[in-house]
Amino acid sequence: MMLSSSRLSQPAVATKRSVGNRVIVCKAGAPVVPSKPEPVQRIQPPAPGAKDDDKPYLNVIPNNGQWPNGIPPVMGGHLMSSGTVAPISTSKGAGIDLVPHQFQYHDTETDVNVLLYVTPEKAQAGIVKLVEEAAAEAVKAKGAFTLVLSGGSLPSLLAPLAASKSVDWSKTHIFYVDERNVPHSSADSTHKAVTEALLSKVPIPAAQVYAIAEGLPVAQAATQYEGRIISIPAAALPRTEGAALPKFDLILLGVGPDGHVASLFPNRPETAATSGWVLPVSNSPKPPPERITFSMPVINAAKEVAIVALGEGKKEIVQRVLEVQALPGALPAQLVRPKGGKLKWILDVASAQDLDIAAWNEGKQWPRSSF
Ligand SMILES: O=C1O[C@H](COP(=O)(O)O)[C@@H](O)[C@H](O)[C@H]1O
Repeated sequence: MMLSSSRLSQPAVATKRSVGNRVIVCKAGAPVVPSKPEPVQRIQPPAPGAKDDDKPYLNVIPNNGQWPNGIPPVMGGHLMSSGTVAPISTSKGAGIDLVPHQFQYHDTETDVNVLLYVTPEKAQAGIVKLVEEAAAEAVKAKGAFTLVLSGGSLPSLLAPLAASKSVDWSKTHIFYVDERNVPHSSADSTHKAVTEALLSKVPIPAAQVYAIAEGLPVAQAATQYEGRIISIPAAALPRTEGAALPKFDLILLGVGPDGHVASLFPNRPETAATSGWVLPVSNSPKPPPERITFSMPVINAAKEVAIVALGEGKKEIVQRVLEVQALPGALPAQLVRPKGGKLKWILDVASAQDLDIAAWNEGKQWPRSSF
């Protein structure tokens, strides 16, 4: 059964469905306990090189904030005696410190769109399209586009964006979801990597690139970065209602092999933080040790978030995050649930090879447990 468009709340879904028979739509969950599993329609993708092979599969995993079937007994996860999922779990941070901290899933519903591309190059083209669409929408709505980037393997994937004819760089503002507390000239600097791959090739005003201040103690660097974001008028960077968090237009995240996103590492107090926009990290398990990072609430306040994971090296963590639920906090990528409801995973065939998408047809919930 193909889902009717009226049941698909996300514009991206409707757009992708217009691609025709190149699209897979998976219904793998429901906001309440489903009486019976929803069926999935799955269509085989074109072979690399075939006509239209730039069109991704699209798997829609709605309501990922809900686990009607409960948390499986993985890594200490538990089901309450009522049969519903415990909303809050605690962790002591696996010997890192003695301060217990809490990880809380939002009770909002987020549809997860998993875009699976035939090759990394097609995925890069998909990233360009994603940015172009977000930029056009933001500039039309408020005259400014706020784009937040990650480090690691992501900057080099952004190179094709420099050739985009449609992004208005004069209205684009670039931020880093995390940054290493190193000089801009350091090989570890995300700002350096993004500048080399993209910013040096596009006409973006220097004042619209928000790089970390150099030479500050990490706590001050975080405070300074947060202060610069706070000073941006709400007309360009709207705030969420109530929580008054910045609502960035698009955040592009990577995911590390341990499931970290930004510099929010597993079972760490920064990952559990419920306040603060930009946090200092002083003993990162991945070098360099000093970093600043957006908090998870700020990531989840964004209008749209995409997690990019390409290549065989990502296959294990992609499978784990998408199909095996961990104790909250153990896989920070599982905490990414933008309240606006737009989360995309951008994968290629290599990174998705361990996924058992056909089994999503069996009514198992996301993340699905193979235990
Ligand atoms: O240290 C970091 O790692 C993650 C993941 O990087 P990857 O090289 O495994 O793709 C990255 O998203 C983050 O921004 C960065 O600081």
